[in-house]
Amino acid sequence: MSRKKTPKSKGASATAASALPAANGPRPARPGPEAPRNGPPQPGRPSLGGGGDFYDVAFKVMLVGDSGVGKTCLLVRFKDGAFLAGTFISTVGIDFRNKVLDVDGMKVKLQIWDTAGQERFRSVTHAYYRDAHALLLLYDVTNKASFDNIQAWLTEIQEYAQHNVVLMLLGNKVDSAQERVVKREDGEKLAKAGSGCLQEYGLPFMETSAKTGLNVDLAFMAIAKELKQRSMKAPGEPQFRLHDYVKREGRGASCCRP
Ligand SMILES: Nc1nc2c(ncn2[C@@H]2O[C@H](COP(=O)(O)OP(=O)(O)OP(=O)(O)O)[C@@H](O)[C@H]2O)c(=O)[nH]1
Ligand SMILES: [Mg+2]
Repeated sequence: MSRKKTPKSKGASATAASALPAANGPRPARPGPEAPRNGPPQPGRPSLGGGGDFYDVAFKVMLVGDSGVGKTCLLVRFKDGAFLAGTFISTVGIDFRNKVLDVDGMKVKLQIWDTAGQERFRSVTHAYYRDAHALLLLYDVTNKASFDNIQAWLTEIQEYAQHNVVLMLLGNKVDSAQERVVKREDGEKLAKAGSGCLQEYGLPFMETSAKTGLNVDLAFMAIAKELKQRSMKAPGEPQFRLHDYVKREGRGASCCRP
């Protein structure tokens, strides 16, 4: 896995990129292990590599949540537009994929880290939190335990991630209506109240399906828009509001279209 720094190029000045403001206003530093900065978003370069992905600015996004909630499937759906049906192959350690999105005329590269949900890989995951600009925290609407564990994940995030990390809660597998045990309202309630001091106004929340694609692109686009705005908001540019965007654009689980 390469973690090379990319040289600067036009599109994102170092100044703009390093002016990454705190997510929700100033907050006191957290105690605990010294948390290195997640660093500015990486300025872009015209890539000549095999991927051929030109971009202006890059961010690191991490998928976290219990084993089996659908993190890998969500990433594969987003990256390849496909669903990994069949035998469940649990992620070992950590993996990543890149995707470049066009966000209001700017090429935003998301480097998406797919973590292993199994407890035994937790220390590996901890090491990556500090570099993440955004986290997608998943539970499975057909698995109550994965929902109940969200609070523990939030505690972990508070301990290991940067205080200004962009965080979104996703209830996945909403296509499985028959097996659903976590109501949408419960997810909404948890997002509102359960975020503690992580997000002043609660977490943005959406229900998704890696199987049908429901709200998958939207979740990543919302993250990309928020990160882009934070790093290089031009004067006069209208304020992007992640909560409003997610509320406005998110589709309900009952809807037939992804
Ligand atoms: N019905 C349905 N099944 C899903 C969905 N997403 C994932 N699955 C299934 O759930 C199982 C687990 O999916 P993964 O994406 O591998 O889970 P994971 O969170 O990556 O698990 P770990 O790698 O162990 O952390 C697989 O059998 C998938 O086919 C979904 O949206 N709907
Ligand atoms: Mg996985």
